[in-house]
This record gives sequence, structure tokens and C-alpha cells, in this order.
Amino acid sequence: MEQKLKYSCDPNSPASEGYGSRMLVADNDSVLDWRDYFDHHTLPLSRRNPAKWPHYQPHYREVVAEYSDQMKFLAQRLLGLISESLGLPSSCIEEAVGEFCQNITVSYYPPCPQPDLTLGLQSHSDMGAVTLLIQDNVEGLQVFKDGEWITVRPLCDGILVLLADQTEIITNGKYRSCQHRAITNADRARLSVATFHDPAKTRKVFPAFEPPIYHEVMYGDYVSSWYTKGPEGKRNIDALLIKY
Ligand SMILES: O=C(O)CCC(=O)C(=O)O
Ligand SMILES: [Fe+2]
Repeated sequence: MEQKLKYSCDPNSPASEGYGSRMLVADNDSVLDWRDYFDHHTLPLSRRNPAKWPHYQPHYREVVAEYSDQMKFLAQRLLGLISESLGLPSSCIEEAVGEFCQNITVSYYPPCPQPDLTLGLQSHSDMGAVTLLIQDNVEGLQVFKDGEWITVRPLCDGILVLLADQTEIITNGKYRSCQHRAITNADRARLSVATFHDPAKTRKVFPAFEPPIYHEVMYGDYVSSWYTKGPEGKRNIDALLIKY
């Protein structure tokens, strides 16, 4: 507990760096996630301060920094392939996102005595451009597809690609962000590591195709609204749909 407090995040500020245990949502929201997390601010380099990360494991800080760099290369490559698949220049989506703001969140879901009563992490889609996720061998992540929740089988050496809302906006809905959640279980703790690649808060994001089906949005406004209203599935991106 002492160590958790030493590295705790600012509970009043969304996505602040460090140890925490709840997503920041409106005061009247009574849903609490069955999860502890540690958020690392990793890119751009001006945000990276390894002194804010724990160091009980030898080389922990070096490993996080190296992992961050490798995930950035993978995210760039994936956004390049998605752009090409749509007939766009390979740099198109990456340029629309701008320099990545990258965060790495380690989530720990303790065993839950009554898993039917709560979720590890409520249903949401990630806000940014693309999330790369690794997990241990305990099931828990579910994605919403064709009206039902499907459990993702953990692959110990696999990296799961979760497209996020800004990629849906830029591709004008041709690629959809993935609605997902984490469930708990009574017996085994679960660990996951999500690496988020987001635009800068001042970045204006808009569709690369005509006619646009989403309104342009300043990414910082999108984030504020997400944290104020809470995620609840994909309601934040749905709110940007243009009504013709
Ligand atoms: O723990 C997981 O598998 C999912 C984590 C996640 O969706 C998130 O942190 O946004
Ligand atoms: Fe997520």
C-alpha cells in the first residue's frame, strides 16, 4: 500500500500518470471497475519521465521505454497498412493523427468474489487512434460483435490490435473502433498491458473522405466529453455523427 501511494496518480485529473483504481466519470455514475492500473506517459519524449515509474523490478524503466518505442513502430506500420488498404498514401492516417501521444496502462484485475455483480472494466471504445494490447493467459477481455459479447482467447505471444475512435473518424467509418470490456472471475487475477496511441489534445481530427459522416472534433474536446459523460459503449463517437 505504501508503494501504491508513493506512485499514485492525481485522482482529480483524467489519465494522470501513476497508480489508480477508477476511470474518471461523472459524479453520479455509480459503476466502479474491479481494477487497479498503472498509467505510464511514454511519448512524445517530452512527456516521458521514467523517474515517475516504479523500479522494484530490475531494468523495469528501461524495458518500458524500449517497449514504448517498439509499439510506436508497430502502430505506425499498422496505420500505414490501413491507409493503403483504403487507397490513401501510407502516411495519410498517421499524418492526420499527428505526433503520437502514447500512454501505457498496466491493468490488474484481482479475483472477484461475485463476478456477476461487476465488470473489470466497463464497455467502451478507446478514444485515440490505435491500442496495442498484450495479456496474460487468463480470459477476461470481451469484444462486442454482431450484437453479442465474444471472449478473446488470450495468446501469450500475441499482440491484440484494437482500433480506436479517431481512426474511425479519419477513415469516415470504413474502419470501426472496437467496443470492448473486461469481465472478472472468482479464482484468478488477470493482467493486461494496453499501449494507447492518441493525437495531441490540440489536434483537429476529421474524415479523410467525402461526404464526411462525422463532424470535425478537437481531440482534447473529445477526451473531456468522454470523461464527463462516461464511455458507455460507443456513445461518444456516435454523438459526432452528421445527420443529413
Ligand atoms: O484489460 C483489458 O484487456 C482491456 C483494457 C482496456 O480496454 C483499456 O485499458 O482501455
Ligand atoms: Fe480499452
